[in-house]
Amino acid sequence: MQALRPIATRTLVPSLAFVLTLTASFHFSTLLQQWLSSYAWVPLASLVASGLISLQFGRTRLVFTALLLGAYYYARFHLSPLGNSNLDIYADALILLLAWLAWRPDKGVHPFNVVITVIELVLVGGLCVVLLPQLGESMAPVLTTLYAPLYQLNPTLAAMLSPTQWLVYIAVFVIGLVRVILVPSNSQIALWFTVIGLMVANAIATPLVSAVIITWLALAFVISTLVDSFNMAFRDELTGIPSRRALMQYVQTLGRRYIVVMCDIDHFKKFNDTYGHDVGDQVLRLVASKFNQVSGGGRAFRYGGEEFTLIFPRKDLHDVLPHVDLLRQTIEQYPLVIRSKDRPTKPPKKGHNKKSAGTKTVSVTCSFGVAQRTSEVRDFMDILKVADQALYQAKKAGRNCVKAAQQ
Ligand SMILES: Nc1nc2c(ncn2[C@@H]2O[C@H](COP(=O)(O)OP(=O)(O)OP(=O)(O)O)[C@@H](O)[C@H]2O)c(=O)[nH]1
Repeated sequence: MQALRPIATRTLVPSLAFVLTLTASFHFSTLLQQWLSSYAWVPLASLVASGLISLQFGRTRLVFTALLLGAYYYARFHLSPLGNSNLDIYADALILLLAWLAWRPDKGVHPFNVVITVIELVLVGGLCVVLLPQLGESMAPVLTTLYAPLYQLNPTLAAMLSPTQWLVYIAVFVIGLVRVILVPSNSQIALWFTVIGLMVANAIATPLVSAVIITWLALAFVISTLVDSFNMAFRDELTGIPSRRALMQYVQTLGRRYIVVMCDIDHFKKFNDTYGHDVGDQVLRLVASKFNQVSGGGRAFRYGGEEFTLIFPRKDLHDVLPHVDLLRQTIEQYPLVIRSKDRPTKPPKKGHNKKSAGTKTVSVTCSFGVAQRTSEVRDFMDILKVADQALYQAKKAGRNCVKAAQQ
């Protein structure tokens, strides 16, 4: 359940936006229809723009998805008298194809990989087109039995899709959800929404709804690519908290009154040597998550290595010190379970407790140096140096403590 919470949070806004867009498209359908008759190229143009932006960032899956959506849109507008059952098979096959694409990793824009992907797409797509009607025929009795209760419950909803479509769509929805849980990136969520969007477009099957959904998806691709790129630039990859680059940007927005805290994990080298680099990484993630929850209005950044920085805007030393000490205690008291699968590749050094390589509970501690902006020390890098000196004092005083600079 815990793992589902961030996914629910990240899909909430796009879900609401999707429902709102659909509702609005029904509400203003006459207006949109008129608009679309003059500007039918807009969804295609949005797909081209989103495809080019995705290409720029090496998101090949989004590029291929944009191309496939373009083909779908063209077919809905130009090849389809509505209810064309051949087109329905292609549209269902496309949903399976996109679900398959969403499971593949991004292979980049190397020409060889692009050719391989195109071959795979043709093969998988062709297979879906051949197998789908056979699936419908061979499972007809079972599907009809399963379909009957839905038909009794809500005939209008049930009639929107054939029994085979219901089976395929529900399966694809669940498989997509599993993928999003496993890889909860924004582009993965965008791919899942593409599949859902196409299912809705197939169920409603009007060119207007297809146009609205495709334009919406093109926009979602651009937003997801930009958000992912922003995170890459400003979030620390290992811990997920803002990086040093984000810190440098953030300090430009600070006023004249703020506190800088430098923190360093104690004896982290020894920790790495004893338990292995992977366990060291886990500790960094844990410490970062505790920093992220610091009270008193502080903002946490990973400065680099095993060093973290806290900024308390519009605060004085006496406001901040209790919160920093509370954070120190929280980290110290947190029991870390070291599992045996994370054993170091190297054997423990001579003199180390052999038990330390197995499963046991340990704790880490941190030292903190605190400095404030004063009329003498105004530049951020100078304040950082003062905080670093205070941190050095904390290390000298025996570690696991907070030292404020004598300013
Ligand atoms: N696992 C892991 N280790 C890291 C990472 N970044 C830096 N380190 C390790 O952090 C350790 C820092 O060690 P030192 O600077 O010697 O300091 P220390 O052992 O913490 O000792 P004191 O600061 O004096 O308490 C080094 O062993 C680095 O390899 C990282 O991303 N992951």
